[in-house]
Amino acid sequence: MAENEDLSNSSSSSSSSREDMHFFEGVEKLLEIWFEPNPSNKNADLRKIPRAMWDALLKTVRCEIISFTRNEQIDAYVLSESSMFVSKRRWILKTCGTTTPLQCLEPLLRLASEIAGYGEIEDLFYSRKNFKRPEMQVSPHRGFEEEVAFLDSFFEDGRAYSLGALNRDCWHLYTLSRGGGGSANKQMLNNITNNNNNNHHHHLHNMSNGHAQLQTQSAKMNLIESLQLPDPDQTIEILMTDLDPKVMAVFTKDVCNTALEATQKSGIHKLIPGMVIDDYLFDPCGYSMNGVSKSGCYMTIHITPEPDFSYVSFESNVASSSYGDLIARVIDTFQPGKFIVTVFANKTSPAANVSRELEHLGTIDQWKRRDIQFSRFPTYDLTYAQYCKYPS
Ligand SMILES: C[S@+](CC[C@H](N)C(=O)[O-])C[C@H]1O[C@@H](n2cnc3c(N)ncnc32)[C@H](O)[C@@H]1O
Repeated sequence: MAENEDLSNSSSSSSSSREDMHFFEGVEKLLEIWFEPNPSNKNADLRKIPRAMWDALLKTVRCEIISFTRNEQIDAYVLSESSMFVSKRRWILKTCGTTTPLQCLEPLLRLASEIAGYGEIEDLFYSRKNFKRPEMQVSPHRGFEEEVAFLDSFFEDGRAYSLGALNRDCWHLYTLSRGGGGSANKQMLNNITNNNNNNHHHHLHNMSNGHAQLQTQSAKMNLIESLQLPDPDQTIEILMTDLDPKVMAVFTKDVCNTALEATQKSGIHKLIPGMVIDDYLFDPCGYSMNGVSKSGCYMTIHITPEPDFSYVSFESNVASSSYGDLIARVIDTFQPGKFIVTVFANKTSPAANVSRELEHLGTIDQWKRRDIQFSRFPTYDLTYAQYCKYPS
């Protein structure tokens, strides 16, 4: 697959004549791991892993920490190549360029066991968009097949998927097929979700039903607790290419002297309210930010503004039953020529029905949908969609 990857971006110039040209691969590799709660160690916590150990681990990935912020829920690191988020039992590493995040899997599992107190992985997601220049990556990232083989050497129940148009923009995912909760629990959960949806529908027509709604919601939360169902979880990612050069100029030292200036001039600070922002403006260009909220939500944006290979990524786990407005705000801010949106939501998430919302979003302002796919995994539903600015 490596040699076929991203046919749409292969230009007629030979790779040797392109070797001298400046290039940066903005497309990130995203690794998210959830560790199983440890019943014999209630104090298990990934945030026990000290900074020096993260520094050493990130050396194996070929990147380093350049900024750090934290609150009671989450530690957020800005890296030389994107971001790392550490919470009690969830670890997220998002890295771009020619980094090698899968190389840190073994040391990470060791630190999780020896320092943090976790022995088992509950869920794992490794994903990325197709690279613009796959031939510049290093092992084990020279193609999705190589990444899958590497992950398969760790996990016997891993599964690999590619969504989108494989000869154009597409997105790869490797995940585990672990269920979490017995099948009886899942059936019960489906019943709760369906009831809740029916009630929600009813609610739209009968606003006086508010008290019954509240009771249903609290009954649902009690059931979730007693059945040990998963906490609500969701992630939205918007991966943008071919961005407006006038917008991208904001993320250069020619136009802004500081990261704060770039954050405010672009309107990034208004995308999701209530985020404490840690931002970084690279010299001569490039921008990264992490935002964390008191409730433990995060957002992260990374920008490669160079016109020949411009790329912007947006990611957040902010909960919502509707992401249309957020997507519209993000694309209005960055003005991409094309973008991919992915939404993961588990059954207890307010975003559990976002697939239906996206299905109805055939156009968003000046962007027209070219692809949409839905996937159902044991614990999560996934929606993938791709949009182009029209006429294109
Ligand atoms: C790390 S940032 C954001 C990466 C992110 N994955 C993205 O493209 O959305 C990459 C941008 O910063 C620029 N840059 C400048 N100095 C850099 C450095 N020391 N390390 C990484 N990128 C740097 C790159 O040319 C590129 O435009």
